[in-house]
Amino acid sequence: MAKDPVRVLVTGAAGQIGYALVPMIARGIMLGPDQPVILHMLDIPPATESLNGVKMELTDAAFPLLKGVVATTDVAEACKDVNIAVMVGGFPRKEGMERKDVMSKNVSIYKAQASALEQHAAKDVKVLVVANPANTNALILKEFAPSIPEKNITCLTRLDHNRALGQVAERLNVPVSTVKNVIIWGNHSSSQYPDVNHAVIDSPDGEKAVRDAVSDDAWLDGEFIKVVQQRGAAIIKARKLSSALSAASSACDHIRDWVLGTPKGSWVSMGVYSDGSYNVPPGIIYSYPVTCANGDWTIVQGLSIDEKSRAKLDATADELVEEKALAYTCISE
Ligand SMILES: NC(=O)C1=CN([C@@H]2O[C@H](COP(=O)(O)OP(=O)(O)OC[C@H]3O[C@@H](n4cnc5c(N)ncnc54)[C@H](O)[C@@H]3O)[C@@H](O)[C@H]2O)C=CC1
Ligand SMILES: O=C([O-])CC(=O)C(=O)O
Repeated sequence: MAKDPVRVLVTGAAGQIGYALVPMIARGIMLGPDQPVILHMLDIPPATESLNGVKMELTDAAFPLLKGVVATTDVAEACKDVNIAVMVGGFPRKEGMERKDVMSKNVSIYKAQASALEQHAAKDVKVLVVANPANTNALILKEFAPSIPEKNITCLTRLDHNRALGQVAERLNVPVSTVKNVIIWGNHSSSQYPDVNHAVIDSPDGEKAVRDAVSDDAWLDGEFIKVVQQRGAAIIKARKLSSALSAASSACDHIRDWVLGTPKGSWVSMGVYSDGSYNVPPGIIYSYPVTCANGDWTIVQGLSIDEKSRAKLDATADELVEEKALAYTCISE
C-alpha cells in the first residue's frame, strides 16, 4: 500500500541551497524512493517571484513522489502540519565575514520561526537547522519552542563529516564509501574538531584504522584538520558563494539517517543538544558521533579521547558557550 505523504518544510527555499535541496527531496533522496512528499517552501516577500519560479520548475520536473507544493511567505502557513523542517533561511556569511557577524540577524529570525513551528507543525516534527550560525540558531529555536522535544532539534554538521570522509578518501585514493566513523566534534565553524582517531576504511582484508592506512600523523593532525575546518571558506573564495550542492546533499543524508537509521557498525555526526556526554557542557547544541534507529539518535559513548583531542573538544565547546551568551545579548537588545 502506498505510504501517506510526509510534509517537508524548507525555509529559504528560493536561495541557493534551497534550489539544490528541493529537487533532491522531491526525488526521494531524503526520505527514500517509496516515500511521497508534500513540499512546503518558505521565503521572504522580496523573494516571492523567485520562489514561484522554483514552484513552477517543480511542476515542470514532474516528480512522481511529489504530491503537493505549498510556496509561501507566510510562516504560519509554511509550518502547518509539517513533519520535517529544514531551516535554511537566513542571512548567509559573505567573503571575509565570521559567523558571529551574522548572529544578530539570525537570532531574531530563529526566535520567530521557533514559535511558528511550535504552534503549527506536527507535534513530533524533526528539525534540522542549516543556516549559520547553525548550532546557535538551533539552540535559539529549541529555547523558543519549548513544546518541541529537545531531541527533535538538531543542526547540520554532516557536511563537515562528509568533507572529512572526502579528504581521507582522496588522500588514500579509495572510494569514499569505504571510509567511515570520522567524527566532527563541536561547532559548525572553524573551531570544530574533525577527528579520525576512530575512523576506519573497509578493505578486502577487513577494516583498517585510518591512522594506519594514511600513516602520516603530521598530515592527519595538521593539514587534514585545517582543510576540513576551512572548507566552507575555501568554497566561498572559489565560488563567491557558499557551499550549496554539498550542503543540500548532506542535509538529505542527515535526515535520511535520522529517520531511516544509520547502517550497522557506523556512525555519523549531528549537532544535538548536549547532555554532558564527553564532559561537554550541557545546554549547547554540540556535534557528536551518533547512531540512529527507530527515528531517534543516540550519542556514541565510550570512545577514548586522548589529551590533544580533549583540548580540541573543549575549545570548540568554549566557542559555543560564548556564542550562546552573544545570542542572548542579541535577544535582549
Ligand atoms: N550548516 C552548514 O553546513 C551550512 C550552512 N550554510 C548556511 O545556510 C544558509 C543558507 O545559505 P544559502 O542558501 O547559500 O543562502 P541564500 O542567501 O542563497 O539563501 C537564503 C534564503 O533565505 C531566505 N531568507 C532570509 N530570511 C528568511 C526568513 N526569515 N525566512 C525564510 N527565508 C528567509 C533568503 O531570502 C534567501 O532566499 C546560510 O546561513 C549559510 O551560511 C551554508 C552551507 C553549509
Ligand atoms: O562557511 C559558510 O558560511 C558556509 C558553510 O557553513 C559551509 O560551507 O560550511
